[in-house]
Amino acid sequence: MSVEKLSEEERKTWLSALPKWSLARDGDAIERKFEFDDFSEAFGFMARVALIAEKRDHHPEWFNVYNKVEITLTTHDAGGLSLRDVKMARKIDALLG
Ligand SMILES: C[C@H](O)[C@H](O)[C@H]1CNC2=NC(N)=NC(=O)C2=N1
Repeated sequence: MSVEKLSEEERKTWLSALPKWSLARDGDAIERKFEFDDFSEAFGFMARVALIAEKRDHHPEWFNVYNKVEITLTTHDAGGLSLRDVKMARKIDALLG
């Protein structure tokens, strides 16, 4: 599937709507850190993210230790940040209410 990498201008616009995410990798990715009460909460969250990722065929890069989860979103097919990452970030944010 072909996807367009966002321009610098577009990145700024979309990122302002995602205050909890920050640009990473020279603007080619966005990341957010999460902290839960314990591992069970963290892994439950990851399981829900995994189901969304599988449905959208858009997979996060992530790191987990105990109650902490760090998620990085980038679109490999676009070689950087695309609208797919923005939409995925919104879905992830929505899981947490
Ligand atoms: C072939 C398959 O559709 C692609 O490799 C998909 C799978 N999941 C993906 N996930 C992410 N994060 N970026 C991609 O470019 C991507 N591409």
